[in-house]
Amino acid sequence: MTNIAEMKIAAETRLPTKFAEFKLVGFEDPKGKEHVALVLGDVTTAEPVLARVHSECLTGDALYSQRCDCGPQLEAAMAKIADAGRGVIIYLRQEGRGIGLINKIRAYAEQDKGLDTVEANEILGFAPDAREYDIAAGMLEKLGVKSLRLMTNNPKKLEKLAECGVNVVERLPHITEGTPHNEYYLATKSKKFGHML
Ligand SMILES: Nc1nc2c(ncn2[C@@H]2O[C@H](COP(=O)(O)OP(=O)(O)OP(=O)(O)O)[C@@H](O)[C@H]2O)c(=O)[nH]1
Ligand SMILES: [Zn+2]
Repeated sequence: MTNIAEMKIAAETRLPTKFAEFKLVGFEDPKGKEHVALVLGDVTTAEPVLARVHSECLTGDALYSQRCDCGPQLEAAMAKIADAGRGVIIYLRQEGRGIGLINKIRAYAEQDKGLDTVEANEILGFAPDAREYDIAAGMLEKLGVKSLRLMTNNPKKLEKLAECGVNVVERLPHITEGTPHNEYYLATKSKKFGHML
């Protein structure tokens, strides 16, 4: 577990996007790994903050992969926050549910042979989901966010955030349109991880 008191804001700037002009806040965790938050409006007031806690997915977020729903989920979160005029996206560098990019590519190769997303992780010797949310908790605290209205379908994420002391007052479903390539992936998430899809 990371000591959240050690989370450090390393740099800040404005980030104009097609949705809104966010503040981009760069963090360094105690292991030297870099994470970012996109902030819109004043998120330090008592009113719960519309939020997305997003785990890095290079293939989905940047390369338009249709194997998962990460890219559309990120876009939808940015659009919803822009509409609301206030909110935060915590972008965590825990690629591939925490196993890293190359291992995720290996897991995809196993899935090409017929395994599902959980079995593929297991055959490579990894837990199905190795993610931690203490870094997100530290980032939210440093940003002055007191409570969240969280966009997610993942019950485990809600549980783990609560364990890290994050106050989620409302869950907002965050469902995007499926593709022929992610149908099986989404079905497995719902069956094996309990995602509310
Ligand atoms: N190991 C592995 N990681 C994957 C795979 N597909 C997506 N990921 C990673 O899974 C993470 C996204 O997690 P998801 O379980 O899709 O969704 P979530 O963020 O937990 O839940 P939501 O808030 O409902 O979107 C990202 O880090 C992706 O890189 C896969 O097949 N194998
Ligand atoms: Zn993805």
